[in-house]
Amino acid sequence: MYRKELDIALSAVSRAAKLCRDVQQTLVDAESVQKKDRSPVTIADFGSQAIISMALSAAFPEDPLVGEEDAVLLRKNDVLRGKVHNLVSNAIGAVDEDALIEAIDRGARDTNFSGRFWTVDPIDGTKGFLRGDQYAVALALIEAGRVVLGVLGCPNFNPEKWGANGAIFYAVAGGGAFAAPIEPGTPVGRNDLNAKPIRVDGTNRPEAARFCESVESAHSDHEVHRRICDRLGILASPCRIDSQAKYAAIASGEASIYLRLPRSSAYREKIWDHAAGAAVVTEAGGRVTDFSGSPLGFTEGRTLKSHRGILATNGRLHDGVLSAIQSTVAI
Ligand SMILES: Nc1ncnc2c1ncn2[C@@H]1O[C@H](COP(=O)(O)O)[C@@H](O)[C@H]1OP(=O)(O)O
Ligand SMILES: [Mg+2]
Repeated sequence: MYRKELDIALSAVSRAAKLCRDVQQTLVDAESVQKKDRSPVTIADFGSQAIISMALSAAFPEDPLVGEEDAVLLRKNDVLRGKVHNLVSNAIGAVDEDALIEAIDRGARDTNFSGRFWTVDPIDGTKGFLRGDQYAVALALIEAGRVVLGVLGCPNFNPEKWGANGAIFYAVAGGGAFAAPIEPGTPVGRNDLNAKPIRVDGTNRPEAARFCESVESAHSDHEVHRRICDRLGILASPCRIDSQAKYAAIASGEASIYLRLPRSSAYREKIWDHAAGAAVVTEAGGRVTDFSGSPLGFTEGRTLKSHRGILATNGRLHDGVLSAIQSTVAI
């Protein structure tokens, strides 16, 4: 099932991850004053969404794409457009500028969220990207509100284990979860010999669990997380990771619990921030729900409107963590 979809998604995400990696490298090499400049992330964001959108529309012209970016800024700004055009042409060969703009804009159109559509976050964790830390290129295929395929490119993920270019994590519903090192020059494919099955850890003792959360305290409430962890008797300090790399950490057994309670009760999570990661964790044997224990549903539009809080675990710990959450916060 979904063989062609997976092949196209893997190759598009690995190419986009390579583009992002090259841009991040120039940032890391630059003076610190330039690290605060958001323009590199903007260029890489557009470039990454363009590569993925073009690959999908060539292979699946009927499929809508819901993406984080649109091309409004690029249409207005010739210099920026030229930079993105260069970047993408260097990555995948000569591209027509109008086709590039159209590919990026495809992600902004309205769609039928109850049908089949793709969702992409071209750079998830832009703060991490700018700091030189973790970020992810995330792509998922959704059908009738269920994620049927998820791919997460994580170029800085555990280089000791996966090599200098990080890893790509992927899953198809019912088919298990896998990870493969990202090799520069060779996009990852479905039959990649270096791909390995991944699995959540087996711990059922909260005191032995490793727990992860956002680096950015503005993105989730670290203090409430700490109270939940205290109630569970978790001893280790939190492991702070940017982006959906947190889902990759749970899926590959490097952490057991991911908590995300937005600071503001008005904030709604975006679908592209969770779809791919949730599929990978679920297929690796874990569980993903909101804070009331409901599985995430993706028919509601660009945000997870009816869900508050996100909990991803190795599965065994899930009900215990939900009880601790519900005794700590009013959902
Ligand atoms: N106030 C907020 N609460 C929760 N998440 C947020 C908030 N503002 C931005 N985000 C999202 O958090 C994600 C990064 O999460 P993390 O901190 O775990 O790396 C980004 O996709 C970002 O969305 P956006 O890309 O729209 O800024
Ligand atoms: Mg994001």
